[in-house]
Amino acid sequence: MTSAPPTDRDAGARRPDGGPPAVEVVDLVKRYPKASSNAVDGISFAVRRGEVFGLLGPNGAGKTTTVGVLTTRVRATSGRAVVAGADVAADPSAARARLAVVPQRTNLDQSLTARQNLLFHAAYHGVGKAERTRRADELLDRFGLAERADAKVDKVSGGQAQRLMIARALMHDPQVLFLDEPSTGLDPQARLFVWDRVRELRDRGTTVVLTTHDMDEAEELADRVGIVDHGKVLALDTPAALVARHSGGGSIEVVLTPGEGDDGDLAGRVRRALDAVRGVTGTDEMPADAPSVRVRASVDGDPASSLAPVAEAVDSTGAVVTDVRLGRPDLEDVFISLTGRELR
Ligand SMILES: Nc1ncnc2c1ncn2[C@@H]1O[C@H](COP(=O)(O)OP(=O)(O)OP(=O)(O)O)[C@@H](O)[C@H]1O
Repeated sequence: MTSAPPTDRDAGARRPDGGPPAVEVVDLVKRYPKASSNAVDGISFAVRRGEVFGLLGPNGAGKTTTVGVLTTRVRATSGRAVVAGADVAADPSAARARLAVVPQRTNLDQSLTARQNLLFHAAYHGVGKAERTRRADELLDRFGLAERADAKVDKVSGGQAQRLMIARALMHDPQVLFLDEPSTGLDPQARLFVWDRVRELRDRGTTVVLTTHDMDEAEELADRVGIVDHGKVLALDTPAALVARHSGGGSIEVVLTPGEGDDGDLAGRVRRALDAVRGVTGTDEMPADAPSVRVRASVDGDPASSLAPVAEAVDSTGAVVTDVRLGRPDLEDVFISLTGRELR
């Protein structure tokens, strides 16, 4: 008798204290009218309170549709989605009061100033006048926008507009913040600034769900990542656990010059020596400027733990090592191994 393979879909879905998740999606299906297949095809996952959760997937995977359902903008075909305790289909206004969305494209009111954008949003959500003024000042300050507070939004830079959208989203103190590709198009400084603010939000207990194509962003920010493709969750866990489980091992690349009295075929000798090292699963000769040779050894697991025996094997050939590089598997390797290389 065979049992079902273990799935990491629900890994860590609930807090150790058993508290309810901040976001819960159960068997969610969305088929757009006239479409021949489901955009979301039975997705289930849960996000803990105070967690940064990344939804990662290639174009067309179903991320935006999933977030659309969670933020009450898309009606699900079947299944259930709950945000901060509110069922998005049964009680969309309660869900909207508890969540906020930062879309990828600017949707600020261009005719208003930065501060007015914040104040109007809070007023719409029923935040009292004194409180919304206090929150606007605090958020403008926190997002480095105090000096631009009274500037018309059409005069602010792309990076400032993105920060302003996040600040605006926080004006009604949401429990769950949805960020769609938060650092697309930002310069490196602006990107780091946004990342710091996201970490700060997590530290304050706000749950953050972010969709991204950016593996660095997911690896840097997300406590757990769900990899989605063709409307299904393919894997869900911490970035480190996904890398350990789904990618092959790493690699060690060495560049060598022949030692004194070298009698030729250095690359072949190095490869034979490395092939005999425990943990080395294969070797390749890579392009190099003669007389140097470059050999890459693929290894099981973390390349750092194979470094000493690899160095010893190379040394036995009498060659002189001029460069060494460790290639560690990362989330991108996991992503490619699960979703394939073809461009969609
Ligand atoms: N309004 C719509 N009407 C019909 N089909 C749609 C609609 N929106 C999305 N789709 C289709 O649903 C599927 C999932 O799209 P979705 O935008 O959710 O993916 P995504 O993972 O967010 O992609 P991207 O990273 O490109 O934004 C795609 O095949 C897309 O063409």
